[in-house]
Amino acid sequence: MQARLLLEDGTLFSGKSFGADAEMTGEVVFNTGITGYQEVLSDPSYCGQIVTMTYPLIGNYGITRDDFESIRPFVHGFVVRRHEPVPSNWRAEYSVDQLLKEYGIPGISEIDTRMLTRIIRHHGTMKGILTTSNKSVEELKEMLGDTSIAELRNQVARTSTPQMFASPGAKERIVLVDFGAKSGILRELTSRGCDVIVVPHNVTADEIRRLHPDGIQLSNGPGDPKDVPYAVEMVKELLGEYPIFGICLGHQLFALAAGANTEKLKFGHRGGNHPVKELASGRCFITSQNHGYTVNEDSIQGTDLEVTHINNNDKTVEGLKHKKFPAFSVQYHPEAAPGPHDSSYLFDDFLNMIREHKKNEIRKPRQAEMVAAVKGAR
Ligand SMILES: NC(=O)CC[C@H](N)C(=O)O
Repeated sequence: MQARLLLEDGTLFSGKSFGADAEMTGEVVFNTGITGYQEVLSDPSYCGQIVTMTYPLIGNYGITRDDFESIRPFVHGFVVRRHEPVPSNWRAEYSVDQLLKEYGIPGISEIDTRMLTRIIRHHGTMKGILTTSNKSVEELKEMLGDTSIAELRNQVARTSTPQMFASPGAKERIVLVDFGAKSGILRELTSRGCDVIVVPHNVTADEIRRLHPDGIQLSNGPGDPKDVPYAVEMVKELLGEYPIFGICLGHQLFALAAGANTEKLKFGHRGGNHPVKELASGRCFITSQNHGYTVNEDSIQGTDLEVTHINNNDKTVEGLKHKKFPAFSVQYHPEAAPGPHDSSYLFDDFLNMIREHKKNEIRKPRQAEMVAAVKGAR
């Protein structure tokens, strides 16, 4: 069956359909990872996006549920050069084609993904429509025009958990605010023995306080950080009260809460090989990335934030820390999945920060509270 991808600038790609017989609009982006398509497909940060893989062969090792980064794929379409329908891997449970069919997501193969990537790099990310229908190009153009950006936004609510749940552990209690979190973040915290409570995106500061956390982890998530102003308010309120670690969308929300600003990049960073420099040491880390927005560097002046990391390719902000409060964040993905594990030590840094903070701060008011309660009971 034929599938077509029409871009906002009028460019039309005709190729072969795989996955669902369907029609979806989305923001067309590209990912440069050589492997990791399962993690990309199930990363909720791609919700609302039609993802193109620049690596030319996709599907050869199939799909293994164990490698999912969330409960289901959230992409609005999948674009590849060559799709391999018969996986060759003992772990494979089914194929990419079957996965996309199951979730009603269209895929297109046999198109020049290098040309598509060059167009996106030149023009910037655009809306696109991926379809297996026979509609005329004019009709598709009209549909694409009618797709409001708002429709492709507001994805956090679609991907976040509707209810809080616990992943018990014996060590530090971490409230993980789920803006569309990848499982990797939970995995990193639980593997360190943390007592994790995952809470929905619209949790209030008071609801978090009631959980008596030792630290707060702000997750990654889809869309524009400015689409979730209530989350910025929540972070603003808790900044300084609890140690905070923000990842990707969480990093952007932390920056907004501290008074900095965010903006959209021309075509974003998506892949497993983005070089990031740690300014304090001059060391370079190869990082896993997936983001379209960034913290504006000039907006940091006058805030209490300090830039800790920059991107070696385009010099954009990749890491921040608060000068007065125990809080830091990174634009990239220390949980990897897919990508290098070089930055997993950041979770250890977070826990060390929590231990330091506990020694100095938290015990005091809690003890005072307990003493007051005991006295009151007498
Ligand atoms: N992976 C993420 O958390 C992405 C953050 C945000 N949605 C962006 O595109 O910049």
